[in-house]
Amino acid sequence: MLRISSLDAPPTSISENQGWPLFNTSATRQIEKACASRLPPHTLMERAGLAIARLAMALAPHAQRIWIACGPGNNGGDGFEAATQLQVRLPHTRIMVSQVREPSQLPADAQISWHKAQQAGVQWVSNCPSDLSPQDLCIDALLGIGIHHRADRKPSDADQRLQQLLKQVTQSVCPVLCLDIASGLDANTGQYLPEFAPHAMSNPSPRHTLALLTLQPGLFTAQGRDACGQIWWNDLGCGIASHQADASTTQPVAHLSTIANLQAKPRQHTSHKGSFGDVAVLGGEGLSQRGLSMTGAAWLAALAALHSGAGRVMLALLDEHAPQGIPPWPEIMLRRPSAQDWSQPTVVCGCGGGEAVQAWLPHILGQAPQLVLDADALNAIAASPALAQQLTARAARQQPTILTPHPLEAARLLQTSTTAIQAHRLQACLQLAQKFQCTALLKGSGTVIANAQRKIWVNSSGNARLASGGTGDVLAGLIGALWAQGSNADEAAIQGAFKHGHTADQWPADRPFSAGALAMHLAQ
Ligand SMILES: NC(=O)C1=CN([C@@H]2O[C@H](COP(=O)(O)OP(=O)(O)OC[C@H]3O[C@@H](n4cnc5c(N)ncnc54)[C@H](OP(=O)(O)O)[C@@H]3O)[C@@H](O)[C@H]2O)[C@@H](O)CC1
Ligand SMILES: Nc1ncnc2c1ncn2[C@@H]1O[C@H](COP(=O)(O)OP(=O)(O)O)[C@@H](O)[C@H]1O
Repeated sequence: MLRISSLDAPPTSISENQGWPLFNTSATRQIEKACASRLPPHTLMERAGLAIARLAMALAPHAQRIWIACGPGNNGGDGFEAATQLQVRLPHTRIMVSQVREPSQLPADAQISWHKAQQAGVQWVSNCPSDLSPQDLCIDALLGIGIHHRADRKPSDADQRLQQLLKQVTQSVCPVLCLDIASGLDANTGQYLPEFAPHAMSNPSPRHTLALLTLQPGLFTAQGRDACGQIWWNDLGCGIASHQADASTTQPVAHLSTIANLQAKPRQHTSHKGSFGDVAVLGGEGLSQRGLSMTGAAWLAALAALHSGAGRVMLALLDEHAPQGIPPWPEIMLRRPSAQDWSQPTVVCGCGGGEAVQAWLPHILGQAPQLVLDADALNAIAASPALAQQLTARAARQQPTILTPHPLEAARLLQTSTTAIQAHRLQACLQLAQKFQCTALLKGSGTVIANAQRKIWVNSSGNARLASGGTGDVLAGLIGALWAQGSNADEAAIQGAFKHGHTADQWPADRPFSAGALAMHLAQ
């Protein structure tokens, strides 16, 4: 869960709020400049140091040693400032600092904080102390938002020293508190820079990150969640957490979606099954076609729609030899694809669709009033310029579409590689939304949602429990149900992604997890 830590009050959860702004690094710098210009010099770094010290004390109340690895820029400056604050507050704790650069080579603010730490009596050590224990704390103040890729430069002594300290942070036996963002990570994308990649995900110790001033997308998507762990945020009194001024002149690149109220809306007594929309699922190639049955995927989507409040759920399997008789869930109405009227319901198309779904796509793209496209429907569109054109044309006919690709499907749709998609998840999702004039949802850790009007959201829920076959089909059905019940396309995608992840986050430890179980227990 994301927490906000105020300068004056104990940290509180911000999960009750919706849509926290995420700023990229250049917007953050603009906000920082505007904020700093209204304050006495060095105030922001002092506030950062205080916020870090308070969080450090809360995270490691029994620490006997706190080691702070300070980098060559102002992230390092925050580390020196925090060292001073901790030294003053914790006279019986050993506060130790390691540095990358000589003070004369530090930026002005960081130099001031370096001298303060010296005067306060902080201990300087050349490396991570060997006697740190799991009760102690390591603070990663090596690199923040000032990181940049420098492929063309031979590593300097300072660069090598930085790598050495980062390796020690990564191997720390005690919890790590990262300042701003885990060192080595690009705050805009959540990807490690190539020269820092080996440090990725190798640290088994608990991780926390205190974001200072703004929240950034890289904290929440791609490699960010593993690297940064529990996110804390302090806006340094600049009013962003209370949705005030500075941020209003600088546009966020995206919003973090957290849904406050997951309770189903109260249903009026006069309502009936027709009040909550119809969802029709088309997918599930049968065993007889190619010997690769995927009917389960379509069932999972239908089941998720059923348990997410849709009034009626129809399932059209692309399987000539589907068993007759009472279906496993009798509430779900089985249809032949040719017998279903596709012009009325919210359609979820593609789950387990195999090759068989291709033939149906021209009809579905033409007819469906609201269409969720997943899996093999996306693969078929990626392979066919005619289908792609038909998809794009839907928006002008007021027939909205939601695409739910995972990174490989997104790569096919954009004719690029999965690596390129993952390197810039927000941009890739936006590109999909614009190319196909729809709402796009790029799945994976930190699911991204974007629309053709250039709005982007990053989902804040979910965990690797979801990394198992069929959970994407559940998501497609869930989104279809929310859409059928009256949400608009963006809301259905945002709420669906959040609810899907939230259900996995709340999953009882003693209940076996599977996509089928997820579909049955979607948070109501
Ligand atoms: N901004 C804010 O809102 C606020 C910011 N605050 C804090 O300041 C931080 C930003 O400080 P910053 O601008 O000095 O950047 P920072 O992250 O310390 O990195 C720059 C240093 O890293 C080096 N370096 C870069 N890439 C490298 C590489 N690949 N490999 C090796 N070295 C590399 C680079 O070297 P150079 O390119 O100069 O040789 C330079 O020395 C921010 O994250 C937050 O913690 C708070 O005080 C309050 C509000
Ligand atoms: N490590 C993870 N963290 C968070 N969510 C994940 C993770 N792995 C998978 N998911 C989620 O699980 C779902 C998997 O969907 P998908 O890849 O389409 O699988 P399938 O085709 O088997 O249904 C997506 O919603 C994705 O965001």
